[in-house]
Amino acid sequence: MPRFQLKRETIAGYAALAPVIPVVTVDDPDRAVALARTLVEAGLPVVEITLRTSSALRCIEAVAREVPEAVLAAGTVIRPKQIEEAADAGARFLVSPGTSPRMAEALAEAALPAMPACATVSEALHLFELGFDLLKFFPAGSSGGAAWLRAVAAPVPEVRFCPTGGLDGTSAPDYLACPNVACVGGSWMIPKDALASGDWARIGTLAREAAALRR
Ligand SMILES: O=C[C@H](O)COP(=O)(O)O
Ligand SMILES: CC(=O)C(=O)O
Repeated sequence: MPRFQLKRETIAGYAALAPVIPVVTVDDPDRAVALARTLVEAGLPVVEITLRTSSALRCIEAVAREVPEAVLAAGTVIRPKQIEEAADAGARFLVSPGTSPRMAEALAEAALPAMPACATVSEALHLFELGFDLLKFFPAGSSGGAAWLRAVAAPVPEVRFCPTGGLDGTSAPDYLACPNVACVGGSWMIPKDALASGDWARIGTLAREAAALRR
């Protein structure tokens, strides 16, 4: 019996698995595997690995192979060719930090589901017109925060968001309380020094606290 049951293979189904999507930037496949195991065991099964290091695709491949319980996203997808690379590596969905018109169309046609990012109402509406109704809101902390989300809930009622960027364990509950927030993203449970030293116990504690957040 799998520990996490997907409602359906969609972004909304992935977002429903846990209140927080950890955003991981890592350059060593073995470290990525150990980290992903720690996050999944702590109750955070959806893990985004950003394509920001030269070995990010190898990290995704290793986690997809060694930690099949992880629902893996490729993050920082900003070029159309990365869609196929991420899919080949084993990513289950795609995340962007912002979405150019060309990238939005490429993501709308992609074989994998995607959670493209917006930072304004106009960007959100453009992505909604293309069929995306769950968007990353990035960088949330410096683009209006939870107040922005509450302000757009009435005029843009069909769109839900995953605010990411600048959140921590203290601010996350306020975001999760917004009516249009499906889940939040962030890296606060993976302090750089803990990742560098392989302090999985500390990361596990922070990840369990994140997994226990209510929405
Ligand atoms: O680039 C940042 C990631 O999206 C997560 O943001 P964060 O490190 O502020 O949590
Ligand atoms: C910002 C983020 O999480 C990304 O680069 O996709």
